[in-house]
Parts: sequence; C-alpha cells; structure tokens
Amino acid sequence: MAKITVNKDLASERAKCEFNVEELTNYLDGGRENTARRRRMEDKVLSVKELRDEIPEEYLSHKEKYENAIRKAVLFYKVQKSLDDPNQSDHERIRNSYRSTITSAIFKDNSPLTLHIVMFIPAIIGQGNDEQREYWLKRAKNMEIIGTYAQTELGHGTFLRGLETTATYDPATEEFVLHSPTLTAYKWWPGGLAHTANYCVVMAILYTKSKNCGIQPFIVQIRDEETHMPLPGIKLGEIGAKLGYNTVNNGFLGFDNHRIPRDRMLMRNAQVSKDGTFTAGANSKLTYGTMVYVRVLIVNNMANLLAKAVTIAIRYSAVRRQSKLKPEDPEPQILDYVTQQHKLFIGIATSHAYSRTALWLWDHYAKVTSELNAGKLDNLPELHSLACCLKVLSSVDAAVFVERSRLACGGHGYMLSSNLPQTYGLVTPASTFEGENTVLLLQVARSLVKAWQQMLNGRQLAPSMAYLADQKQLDRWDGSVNGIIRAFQKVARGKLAFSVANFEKYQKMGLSREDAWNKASVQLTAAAESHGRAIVVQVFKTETDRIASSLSPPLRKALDQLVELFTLYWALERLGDLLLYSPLSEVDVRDMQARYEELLEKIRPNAVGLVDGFDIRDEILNSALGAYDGRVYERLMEEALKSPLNAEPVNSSFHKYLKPFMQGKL
Ligand SMILES: CCCCCCCCCCCCCCC/C=C/C(=O)SCCNC(=O)CCNC(=O)[C@H](O)C(C)(C)COP(=O)(O)OP(=O)(O)OC[C@H]1O[C@@H](n2cnc3c(N)ncnc32)[C@H](O)[C@@H]1OP(=O)(O)O
Ligand SMILES: Cc1cc2nc3c(=O)[nH]c(=O)nc-3n(C[C@H](O)[C@H](O)[C@H](O)COP(=O)(O)OP(=O)(O)OC[C@H]3O[C@@H](n4cnc5c(N)ncnc54)[C@H](O)[C@@H]3O)c2cc1C
Repeated sequence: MAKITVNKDLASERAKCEFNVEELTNYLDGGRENTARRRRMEDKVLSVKELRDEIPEEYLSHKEKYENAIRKAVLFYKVQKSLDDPNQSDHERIRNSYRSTITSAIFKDNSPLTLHIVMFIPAIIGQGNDEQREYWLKRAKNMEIIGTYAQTELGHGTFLRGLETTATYDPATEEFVLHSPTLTAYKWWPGGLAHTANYCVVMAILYTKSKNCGIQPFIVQIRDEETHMPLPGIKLGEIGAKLGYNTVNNGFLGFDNHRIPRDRMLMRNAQVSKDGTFTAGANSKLTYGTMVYVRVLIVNNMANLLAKAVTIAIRYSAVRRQSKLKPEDPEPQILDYVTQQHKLFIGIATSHAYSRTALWLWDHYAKVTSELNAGKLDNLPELHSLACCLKVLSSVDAAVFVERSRLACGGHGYMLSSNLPQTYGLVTPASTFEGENTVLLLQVARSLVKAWQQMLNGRQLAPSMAYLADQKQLDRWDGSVNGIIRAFQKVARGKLAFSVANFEKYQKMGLSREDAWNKASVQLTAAAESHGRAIVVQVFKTETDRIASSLSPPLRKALDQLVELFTLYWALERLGDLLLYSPLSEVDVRDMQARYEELLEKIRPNAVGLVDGFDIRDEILNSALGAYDGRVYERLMEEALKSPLNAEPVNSSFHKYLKPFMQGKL
C-alpha cells in the first residue's frame, strides 16, 4: 500500500494534541465496540466500488443525478441490509447508528429512499393497527414497496388543519374517495414521491357521514407495482431544481376522486367502521407522531453534518498559510488567527452539544413512546415541546456554523469540491421541514405559557420546565458553568414572564386572545428560544459529566473545555439578556471575555485532534479541503481537472460565437 504523505503542518498539529484521539472517538461512539462496528460497516460499504461516482455528481444533468442516485440507493440498501443485526430492535438500531454518516459517502445530496426509511416506515409503525403493521411493514421493510410521507400541499405546509386533500368515506362500497379539489390541494414536496415511490402515506381531511373528522393518515398506492405507471386518478411529477436535496426526488401528487379500500386508513389511533362511524383516538395529536419522531432524529443529523463541516474547515485552517502576524515571521497557519479560532471552535463544541442532546432526547422519546403504547399520554405534551425546540435550535445553529465554516475557508470554501456548499444545502432546509422553525417556537411558547399558568396555580411542572418555578433571585454571579446555566434559566424565566405579562396586557387593552398572541409573538418566540438554550447547555454539561467521568484526565479536560467554551460563547452572545435578568456586572463581562479568549488558546493545540476524533473518513467528507492528509492544493487541482470544460483545450463556442464576435462578424 502506498505510504500517505501528510502535510507537515497537519502532522505537527497531530503531534501536539494533548489527548488520545482514539479515546475521543470511542467516547463519541459510545464505546470501543461501537467504533469498531461503525468502521467495519464503513469498510464494507466503501469496498463496493460501484457505489463511488466516476464523474463528480455536480457535472451530471438533473436527470442523470437522479438516475445515478437511484442506482446507488438500491445497491447501498442491499449492502446495508447484509450488515443488519436482526436481533437489534428498531430503537437499538437507530441508537447504535447515531454516529453513522456513511450515507454522505454515497450521496452528496441525500438519497431518494430517505423518506421511505425516515417517514414511510415510521408512519406505518406509529399509525397502523396491529394487522396493518403486520402486512405493510413486512412489504416496506423488504422493499417490495417504496413509500413516502405526503402531507404538505402547494397551499399549506404549516397549518395542517388547512389541508385541502379530502378522503370521503363511501359506505356503499366501503371505500375512501381521495380528492384534490383545487390546485393548492396538490401534495407538494414529499421526498421520493416524483418517480421513486409506488405507495405513500397521505395525510388528508377525513369526511364521514358528512362530518369533518380532522386530518388522518391513509396508505395509498400511487403507481402500478409492475409498470410503475401512475394509477388512474393520480397525477404525479417532480417539483423541480432546489438549493439542495436535488437527488431526493421531491414530488407533487393530485387525486381525481381516487378510490381506496376502507382498510387503507391507518387506524391505530382513530377508526372508521364499515358503516362510516368515526371513533376518535385518545388524543388527536397522536396523528402527528411521525413528525415528532423525525424532529428527534434531526437533532442528531445536524450534529453530524456540523462535525463534517468543521472537520473540513479546521484541517484546511491548519494547512492554509496567509498574511503576516509578525513582519519577521513566515506566513502563519490561518488557525493561529484568534478570529479564526472564534469562528470555528464553537462549531466543534456545538456538534458535541447536539450529539449529547440528541441521545438524551432519543432516550426520552423512546420512554414516552413506550408509555403511549401502554395508553399513558401524560408526557406527550412535554415531548412535543422538547422535540420542537431542540429541532429548531440544532437546525439554526448547524446552518450558522456550517456557513461560517465555509466562509472561514475563504474562496476555496465556495468550491463544490470543498463539499461545504452541499453540506449547507443539507442543513438549511431543516429550518423549514418537519415544521418551520418560527412555527415550532410558537408551539414551544404555547407549552411554556401553559406551564406558567400551572405554576401560578401551584401545580407541578414537567421536568424540563421545572426551573420556571424557581422563584429565588440569582443573588450573585459566580461565573461557573453551572452558575451560567442557572443564569440562562433566569433569562428564559424572565423573558417568559415578560411576554406573558404583555400578552395579558394586550388582552386587557381590548385585543382578542389571538391578536394579543400575535402581537406578543416576537417576545414569545424569544422566550422559547431562551428556554431551548437553557436546556441545551444544561444537558450538554450534565450528560458530559455523567459519561465522561471514566475518561482519561487529558480527554476529560478537553471535553470540559468544550462545555465551558459553549457556555461562555452563548453567554457572550446573549449579554443583553443576562444584563437584564441576572446580576451580571461590567467586571463579570470583561472576565467572561478574558476566559473565553484563554479557552481559545487552550483549545488551539487540540483543534486538529478534536476534529480527527470525529473520525469522519475522507470518502465521507468528500472534500478537497478536509482530507486527512491535508494535500489541499493538489486535490483542488485534481478536482479542477475533472471539469468537463478541461477535456479540450479550445471549446467549440470559441469558433461559434467568440471569434466571430471579436472579429466583428456577429
Ligand atoms: C437508521 C435510520 C436513521 C436515519 C437517520 C437519518 C436522519 C435524517 C433526518 C433528516 C432527513 C429528514 C428528511 C425530512 C423531510 C421532510 C419531511 C417533512 O417536512 S414532513 C411535513 C412536516 N410538516 C410539519 O411539520 C407541519 C408543521 N405543523 C404542525 O405540526 C401543526 O400544524 C402545528 C403543530 C403547527 C399546529 O397544529 P394544529 O392542529 O393547528 O394544532 P393547534 O394549534 O390547534 O393545537 C395545538 C395543540 O396540539 C398540541 N400538539 C401539536 N402538535 C403536537 C404533536 N406533534 N404532538 C403532541 N401534541 C401536539 C400542542 O401542544 C397544542 O396543545 P394545547 O394543549 O392545546 O396547547
Ligand atoms: C427539502 C424539503 C423536504 C421536504 N420534504 C417533505 C416531505 O417529505 N413530506 C412533506 O409532507 N413535506 C415536506 N416538506 C415540506 C415542509 O414540511 C414544509 O415546507 C414546512 O412544513 C413549512 O411549511 P410551508 O412551506 O407551508 O411554510 P409556510 O408555513 O408557508 O411558512 C412561510 C412563512 O410563514 C410563517 N408562518 C406560517 N404560519 C405561521 C404562524 N402560525 N405564525 C407565525 N408565522 C407563520 C413562517 O414562519 C414562515 O416565515 C419538505 C420541505 C423541504 C424544504
């Protein structure tokens, strides 16, 4: 095997690292065996050379990109399946694969089968009764059918009660008639819907006995299983090119009085009997369960995508030399500029923060789901609120810090060969899909206002909101991480109290409840955001303390530094709030700023080690700037030479247009 020559700056960074990188990787994976299992899986997938692209994806046409993605998706699925441990439950499989980013090695822009795995199967699990699960899950898990989750319409994504697709029950034939009465009723967006899926879970307004029974899930065949032609009464297509997700095959779907049998309504929660009698579920919001599940997964996905971006930017910053710090010295590595450290180290800390929070949330989700299965619904509202606020914060932060990583790479970060633009294309839609972020913050605010009222009535609050009942003043600013966490809680409590007071004031001034809510909504969403920040810093600190206690002192120290950096970064970002709601003085602010700068200095020698610890292989990073060996310039040139324009020294357009134009003949 050829010896890899590593860029000497990167090599000396690695020599400087104060902790054992492999120990960090094991910690992130949740143990040495998990690291080994993940690497075995990556080796196996990457050994299949047909999964690699010969021509970089960006040079293919829209149609070719899709066809290539389908070719790889099928092969990738088969390889993954052969590695599946049949003894693992779905919960364990997801928990054990939370650090798996191998999909990125195959698709720069995601797989057209994503929605089948992430929403279609989970919708059957969450919404189907035992019989339906038995039948449909087998088919879906064996890939005999491919599905998606069709909820959003051209006219409505957020406001689900405003969906226009109808499912009207006809007791004479024991069928539902699916119909899109207007253009805006067309389903619009579902991944894989355009040309991939032959089934989907359609969310439609159920009418039976002439009554609107709310939004319900239906499993609908949309294409013939043999010919793949759209079925009669079904209009299908692709929605067109997008900022990212271009290989996900997002589609549109319209129904023209399309009939499906009664047993195609997924009836775990609500039911329609043969004669058309509707029986409501224990809570109508259980129908929204698939979205809660995906919001929980998104937190982890954001942590992984951010880890990728920041690995690329840190390695590049260790290799890149530019400008002068001191006139007599050679050009420094750009990582030596403290502003560069400020831009990037927070990205490392943020990925750790959401990775820990995602696992914590996943375990909470699993606990509440098993309670729901046993008919206990008490903890559903808190889960919904937590999933909303953590999905919002993780997607916002990931988008900001991925883009910052791209900008931190200067001009080269703009190249698709850096893979930073595509990574941004994968994180930024998460602020919109699975619930637009402002809308979800308003849901969180709604649960906080309710909790506030409960607190005033002396009732116990859900654990994640219990801090709201802490009436004690924060008498002294002690500047410790725990002290800052308490200060964040005070901020959230203070902002909530202020927005509730205004909400009530607007009502007393004569506004309706709805108008008062709308008028107070900027403050309400700010309170919800602060609540989320308080949760993330606290979970990051307590989970790191809990899990890292058995680690070696150098690694423990490096992780503590990340927790402290994350806490100080957000304290400095939210100084205005802290000055309003905590006993923070000017001296304390100056002290925090100094500690933050000291931390950047302490983290600096470990920066490359920290991103190496994410253990993201070159094939997954897919980046000329971020490869392990740091051969940045060679790779940029190699990638440039792959441009089809470089295949010939003179392009035919010269003779056709340029030459006649320059000679005044055109
Ligand atoms: C090994 C496999 C692993 C693979 C890992 C890979 C991970 C990859 C992840 C990344 C890829 C993801 C791809 C995703 C593609 C995208 C898909 C989609 O976008 S699907 C469509 C998503 N759409 C939405 O999210 C719509 C958002 N809108 C809503 O959710 C609702 O309309 C609303 C909540 C905003 C309002 O609903 P409405 O019915 O109008 O409710 P009310 O306002 O009247 O009542 C609110 C009331 O209900 C409670 N509530 C609301 N939602 C829920 C819920 N989900 N669960 C429980 N309770 C809920 C709310 O708290 C209120 O309660 P109340 O007591 O009245 O205060
Ligand atoms: C890449 C991608 C993949 C997707 N995949 C799927 C899929 O597989 N299946 C599927 O069904 N859907 C999918 N979607 C659709 C997605 O779920 C919706 O786009 C999302 O729920 C937002 O809805 P909207 O587009 O209607 O936004 P809108 O609700 O129209 O939002 C526009 C603006 O209005 C504001 N707004 C709306 N309502 C309120 C309110 N009550 N209060 C304050 N402000 C408000 C929002 O904050 C936002 O600023 C996907 C979307 C994307 C981008």
